[in-house]
Amino acid sequence: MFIFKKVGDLDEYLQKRRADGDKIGFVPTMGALHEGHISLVARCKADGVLSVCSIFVNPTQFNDKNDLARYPVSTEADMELLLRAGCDVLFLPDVSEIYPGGEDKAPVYDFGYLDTILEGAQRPGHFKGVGQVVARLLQIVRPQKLYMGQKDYQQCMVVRRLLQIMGTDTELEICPIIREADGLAMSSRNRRLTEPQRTLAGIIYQCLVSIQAKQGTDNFALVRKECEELLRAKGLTPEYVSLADARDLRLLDNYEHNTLMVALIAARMGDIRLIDNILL
Ligand SMILES: Nc1ncnc2c1ncn2[C@@H]1O[C@H](COP(=O)(O)OP(=O)(O)OP(=O)(O)O)[C@@H](O)[C@H]1O
Ligand SMILES: CC(C)(CO)[C@@H](O)C(=O)[O-]
Ligand code: BAL
Repeated sequence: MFIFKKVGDLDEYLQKRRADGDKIGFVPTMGALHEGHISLVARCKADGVLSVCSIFVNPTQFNDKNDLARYPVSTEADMELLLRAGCDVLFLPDVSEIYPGGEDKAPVYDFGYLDTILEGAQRPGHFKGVGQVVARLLQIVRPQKLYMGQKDYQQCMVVRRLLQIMGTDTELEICPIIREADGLAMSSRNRRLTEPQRTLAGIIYQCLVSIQAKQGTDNFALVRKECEELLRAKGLTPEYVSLADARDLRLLDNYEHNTLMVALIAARMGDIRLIDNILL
């Protein structure tokens, strides 16, 4: 695995690979890697493209600076996991490589409605930061394919919009959510949970499954109330339990027939924020 810290060095290497006819697949991450991330690298490899993974904890997407300070970092272990997964290239930039003119000078993209709901409402400025870093990384890596996880469903919608705004022909591949045995979506932030909290957090997935199973009842308001109570009973504080049109994230008050829907939950366990979703 080649490791680059400087944009110029990565660019020089990728130019050679492009000249050799290679196509590039890109997996952007913030590190503290787990099987969810590795599944994205595996998908990239299965597609037969050069696998480029980045690890960069992007300061501009953290609306809560304590969350940034506490974000888990495990670069040595991450490199080991990527090596074992057969990742071709790791890009490990620092802030000055990503924001050479300063964080305040990075361009801002307008995601409209998508930035006003759910994660956008709970984490003001978050998607502005995601747009800034993903745009910069895409300009550096110039991949044919971009691999992202469905776990961050709204982020996938935002990035899909970003690709349209940027007018690139990079294809977005949205990859399935990898879960622990009890259904908890794998997430870097899970490692901050205590063992009892970790066990209780499995309720988030159970709630999503019950929202999916109860669509025949046609009473989402009641199902939402039940889920909020279940989450609270396990020590979680729900931020939202929502239903939306899966294509554009238009929020729905009730189940709709003949609409591909997505149920989304965000909940806090102490100061740890967890998100998950399910298609229905
Ligand atoms: N369980 C998962 N299954 C599949 N993809 C995932 C999973 N968790 C994260 N990803 C994807 O990995 C990419 C990098 O995500 P990130 O580094 O923020 O990890 P994370 O585990 O989501 O961390 P966080 O604690 O910030 O939620 C994103 O595209 C994200 O959707
Ligand atoms: C896409 C991303 C790497 C941008 O920092 C981040 O938001 C993430 O890891 O999901
Ligand atoms: N996985 C999304 C990145 C974040 O929580 O900031």
